[in-house]
Amino acid sequence: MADGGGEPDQLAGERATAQFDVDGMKVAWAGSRHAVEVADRMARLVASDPVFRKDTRTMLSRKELFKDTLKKAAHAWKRIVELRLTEEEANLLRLYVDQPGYVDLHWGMFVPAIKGQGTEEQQKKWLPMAYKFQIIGCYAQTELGHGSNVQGLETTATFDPSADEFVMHSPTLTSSKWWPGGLGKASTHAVVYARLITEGKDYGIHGFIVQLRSLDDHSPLPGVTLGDIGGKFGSGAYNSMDNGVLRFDHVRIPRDQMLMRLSQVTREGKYVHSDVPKQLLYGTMVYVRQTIVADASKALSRAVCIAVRYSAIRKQFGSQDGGPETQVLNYKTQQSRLFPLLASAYAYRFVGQWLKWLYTDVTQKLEAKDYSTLPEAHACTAGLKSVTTSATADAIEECRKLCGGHGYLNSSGLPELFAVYVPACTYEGDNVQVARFLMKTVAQVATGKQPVGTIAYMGNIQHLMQCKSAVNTAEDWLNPAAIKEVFEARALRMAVNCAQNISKAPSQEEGFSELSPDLLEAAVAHVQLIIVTKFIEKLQEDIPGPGVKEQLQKLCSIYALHLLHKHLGDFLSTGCITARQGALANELLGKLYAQVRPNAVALVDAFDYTDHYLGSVLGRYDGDVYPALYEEAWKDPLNETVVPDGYQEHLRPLLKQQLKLSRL
Ligand SMILES: CCCCCCCCCCCCCC(=O)SCCNC(=O)CCNC(=O)[C@H](O)C(C)(C)COP(=O)(O)OP(=O)(O)OC[C@H]1O[C@@H](n2cnc3c(N)ncnc32)[C@H](O)[C@@H]1OP(=O)(O)O
Ligand SMILES: Cc1cc2nc3c(=O)[nH]c(=O)nc-3n(C[C@H](O)[C@H](O)[C@H](O)COP(=O)(O)OP(=O)(O)OC[C@H]3O[C@@H](n4cnc5c(N)ncnc54)[C@H](O)[C@@H]3O)c2cc1C
Repeated sequence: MADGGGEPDQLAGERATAQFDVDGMKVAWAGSRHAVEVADRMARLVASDPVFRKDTRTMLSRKELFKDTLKKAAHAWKRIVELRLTEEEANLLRLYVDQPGYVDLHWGMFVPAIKGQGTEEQQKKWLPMAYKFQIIGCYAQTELGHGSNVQGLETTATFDPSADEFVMHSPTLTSSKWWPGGLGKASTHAVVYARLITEGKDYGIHGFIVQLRSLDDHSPLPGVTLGDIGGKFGSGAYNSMDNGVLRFDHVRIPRDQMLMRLSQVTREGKYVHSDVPKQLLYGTMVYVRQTIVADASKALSRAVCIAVRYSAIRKQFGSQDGGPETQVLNYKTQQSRLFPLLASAYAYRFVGQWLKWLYTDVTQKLEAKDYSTLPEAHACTAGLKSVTTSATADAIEECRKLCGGHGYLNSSGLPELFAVYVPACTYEGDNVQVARFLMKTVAQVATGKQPVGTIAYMGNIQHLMQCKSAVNTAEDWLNPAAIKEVFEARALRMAVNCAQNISKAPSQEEGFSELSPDLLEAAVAHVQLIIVTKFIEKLQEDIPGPGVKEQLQKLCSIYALHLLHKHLGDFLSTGCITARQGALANELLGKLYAQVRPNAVALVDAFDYTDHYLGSVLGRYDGDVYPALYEEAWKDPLNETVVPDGYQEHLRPLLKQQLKLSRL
């Protein structure tokens, strides 16, 4: 036992009760033995490097934090070059550095935008400079007045044939670019989205590569106004990022800096559109949404890891005679709040892996000029992004509450994790754009067209519109086919209800507008079905390691059945299940929580996170929580002096005055 009542042995005991092979689970989580090995190596590399320390990050001022971010980014790059890391290793190293910064946008959006929308020639010119960090880029789309409505952007790029140049201009205050990460202080270049005007005609939004700062002294180029948009939610957290404002005053760029894969402007100023669908303009968003889904499982698993380990250490009540109190992880309420989140972390991990595959597949098809799967890729990435980010943000906050008072301390890691994570719900759009795609599919099914991919189930409309679940005992819910059927029936019936109600509206647009809350719920039902289905499909793979598949089967059931319990109204109102079947699902959930209990700590160990990456005294691997909490408190700047600054000016006079008053 550690000094002061911390109980490291407690976690060793928890680990000993695991009924599965943790190494095998690490492989299932990471995707392959190779992925475990690389992630482990990169995590340890970061954890052992003092430059990457982050334990006092929440105590830094904004300026100090930003400088620290620049230092870490430069050091990370130095290590990547020195060690000749592969792209996979470099991405992991940046992940474990765990500090949002301009590099995220440089690699995550600037480079992909040029790759996706630039011609071969443009890629040859710009990518080598970006790969070597000779230029730093960001993605400047959103404006002060317009974010979600991309077609409403106001920045103009007017072609001047006399000079063979575009003139970039911000005509109004609301056209100021506002939010792009890395823009405020770090970027030298941006992919800027602006209205293309040539021969007096507005051709809508297009992308342009624009240099913003001098490569000699980093000062803004003539006509360019730049700055940071100000402090954001939470201490530390996303304030390491220089989200920026940008205004153009008739800034000229050469014609060949328009990204011309989708459409071109000729030397004479003629607008030419290629055979590439115009939606590819949004391709960078599809890419980044796919990475955001993968990130959801990382953020959620971190929070869950902290909450599970701490719940195994923390004890409250249960002893009337001075004996040991009960671990809070043993309380059924704690389990019923925490284990669905544990299951969700695994569910998001697997759906994220599948989405990455889907994105790669679509990209290969696009290269072969097959654009048929683009709408599905858009619907899946936008839908999964929206559902997984909002559930993850809620889950991190739930984990904070599950850690009681100590969860509110910065040293728990949870406040910062929440503050860093929560904007993921907003950036890249918060609307479930999948609803329009569903309505189109319902219309196509009515004409006899057979849907494929994630909407293939809609082709089974005859059965799904009238089927009744055959579940008769709680254990019947363990059958994946029983779960899949009710999730499919619920999603389809909600979509068909919406389509029928839209058809009664005076116009389709009015119907869409009036029914948008219902459409959103139908979209969520469809997205949840995708996540459940991908989890079930994962279980059909060969998953080596004693007991690994069995644990995943339990987590899959918990994930699906907790959704069923939470959205019982949907399942009942669409007639997919009866109230009794709903009660049986709940009964099984209770049994599954009891079965997961002895495995809980090992299931979070399988995420393979270092203490550095977790950044939480509550989630420490050794469970030695109390001494660490105590020690952390003394690091606070407020504890640098015993008597606080301000005592002489503000406390002493007050106390003296109280003394005088009491003598009166
Ligand atoms: C190293 C890696 C690290 C990475 C870490 C990154 C860190 C991240 C840090 C933070 C980074 C934050 C960075 C940031 O935040 S960057 C800024 C992100 N901004 C947004 O996300 C804006 C959100 N708004 C939208 O997405 C709008 O709804 C759009 C633009 C789509 C409206 O559009 P529009 O006004 O035109 O209306 P429409 O709805 O009629 O659509 C028209 C048609 O287009 C199809 N369609 C729509 N969209 C797509 C699509 N994407 N792919 C393929 N197709 C698409 C659509 O189905 C329809 O098809 P059809 O019905 O006609 O057939
Ligand atoms: C931390 C952070 C980083 C960002 N990084 C970048 C970046 O690098 N580059 C960049 O270009 N942008 C960036 N953004 C901007 C981001 O993409 C936008 O904030 C986002 O697209 C939402 O747009 P908005 O802020 O205009 O919200 P709004 O669209 O104004 O949303 C306000 C509310 O209106 C609702 N709403 C909007 N339209 C509709 C509709 N049609 N139907 C129903 N409801 C609707 C929304 O759901 C929301 O509830 C970033 C934002 C944040 C917070």
